[in-house]
Amino acid sequence: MIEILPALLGADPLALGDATDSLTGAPVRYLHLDVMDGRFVTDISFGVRTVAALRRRTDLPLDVHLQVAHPEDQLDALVKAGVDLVTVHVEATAHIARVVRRLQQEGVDAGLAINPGTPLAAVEELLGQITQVTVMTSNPGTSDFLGWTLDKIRRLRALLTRHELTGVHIAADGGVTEARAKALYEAGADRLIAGSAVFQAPGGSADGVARLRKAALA
Ligand SMILES: O=C(CO)[C@H](O)[C@H](O)COP(=O)(O)O
Repeated sequence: MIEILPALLGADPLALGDATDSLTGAPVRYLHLDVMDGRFVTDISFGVRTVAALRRRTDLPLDVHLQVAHPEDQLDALVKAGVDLVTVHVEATAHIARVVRRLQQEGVDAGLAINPGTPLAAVEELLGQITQVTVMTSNPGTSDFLGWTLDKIRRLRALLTRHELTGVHIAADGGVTEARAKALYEAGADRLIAGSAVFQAPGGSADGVARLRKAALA
């Protein structure tokens, strides 16, 4: 089973509401929202105020990918906004276990994200407490796909199988395209986070989602 998480970062920043509406009825697991602060990554996307507005706009489940320094500071506002899954980079805090615990206490699903250069050992201790590992397949803030991250996905899938944690999802993020979907799925990613492949798809975003699903399962 493959699930698609459209990354709103790939949409026209002046039309985020319309881009969100364009996914109505599409088989989307979460709408993926990249919060970037200009510190953890160079770019600044949008903040929790926009996330809250999108929460009011759509019934789609929301997955917030915090690409910020001090992610702890954002948790209260995200919980209040009513998001469904919060993914935090292990590189962004010295207290990742505390962040996961706080999300659990609030009834929000927790995910961990790891940069390409971060070893899997950084997430291993917490695998039993989270619902998703986001494996960055590009450096964060970019879309330059790094082919060698496929092997990391393979090793993570084997690790989850070994620990009998088959409920933990592996999401690939960064440079995910129709042409790469099958290789990512075969490596063990069961969730594909895609920005431009969805929102810049020639046939529109719903077509972009359909194409990614079809390509992964081909
Ligand atoms: O987290 C991200 C980058 O840090 C985005 O999700 C990523 O850029 C998605 O865009 P695309 O699919 O076009 O590469």
